Amino acid sequence: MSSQERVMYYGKGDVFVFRTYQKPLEGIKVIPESGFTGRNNVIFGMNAKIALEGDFLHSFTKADNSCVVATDSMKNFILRQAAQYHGPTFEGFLHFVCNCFLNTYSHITSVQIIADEIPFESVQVAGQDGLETSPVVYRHSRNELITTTVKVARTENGNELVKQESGMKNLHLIKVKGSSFYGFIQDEYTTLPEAQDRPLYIYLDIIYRYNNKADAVYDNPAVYVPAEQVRDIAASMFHSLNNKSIQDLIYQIGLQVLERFPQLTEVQFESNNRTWEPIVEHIPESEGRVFTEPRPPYGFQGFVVSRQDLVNEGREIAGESVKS
Ligand SMILES: O=c1[nH]c(=O)c2[nH]c(=O)[nH]c2[nH]1
Repeated sequence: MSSQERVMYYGKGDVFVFRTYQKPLEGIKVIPESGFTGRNNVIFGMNAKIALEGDFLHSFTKADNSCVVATDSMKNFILRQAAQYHGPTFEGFLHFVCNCFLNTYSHITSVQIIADEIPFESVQVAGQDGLETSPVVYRHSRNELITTTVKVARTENGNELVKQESGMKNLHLIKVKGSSFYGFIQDEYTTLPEAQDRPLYIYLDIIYRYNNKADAVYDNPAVYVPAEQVRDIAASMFHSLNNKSIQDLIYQIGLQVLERFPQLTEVQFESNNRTWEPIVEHIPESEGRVFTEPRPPYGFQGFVVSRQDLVNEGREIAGESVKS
């Protein structure tokens, strides 16, 4: 087996990067499902994981460290580059760092970085004329976060962007009524009652890919897809669709995301069913009920929606989107 085929990489995880006053993200297309118009990027925070591939076989087989960039140095490299990147996106930053790595160390053949946003929200504070948004105080958000993957490889034609994904992780949404789940197989293993109307609580990870990977990383707001807008489409679809299952829901979200953003090629979902367990079904003179957290185990779904699905649904003519 040649060293090219062998699984061989090393890197650094939990590289925490907090850059203040990064260039704001502005000029993005506004969509009907979302109030999101940009990121001020006063705090550009992420937890990054970097992995290198390259010519360092002897570090494993001969205890020869002469080709080893210490993972501690990788952490320093990423942090120092955060002062050199002047664009507004995680995708652009990761692409920049990957290229800097390849340009610095000639024996490295590819660099992959996955970064999860560390999100901060603005806070309202007392001002001269009532409440105002503080430009300096932010609240660490424990909610959903942006996730981004970029991999750049050295090729005969120079550095090539070989993998790029963007998305939103840990989106937790509850719809208190307007979801059903019935018609599933009834056999000797079935104990779950059919539900015409259930409260549906889902965890969602949504990953999307571009037709042209470069659209994600070149900081062009005209084609950049903000994960916040994808998140808001998911909430909008959950609101408007009388869904028949999580499978049905994520398919419809995927179609809507692809219709809104012709520059995307596919949307991938990993969903969890975290529906609350009912405790009190009827409260007199109220439509309220009482629930508690569900007991394990939990159900999950994985699904990729592609442009071909939009074509199959009659919502797009084959090949139309790519021209945009
Ligand atoms: O939306 C759902 N899909 C399923 O496949 C499933 N299975 C289950 O027990 N509950 C649910 N809900």
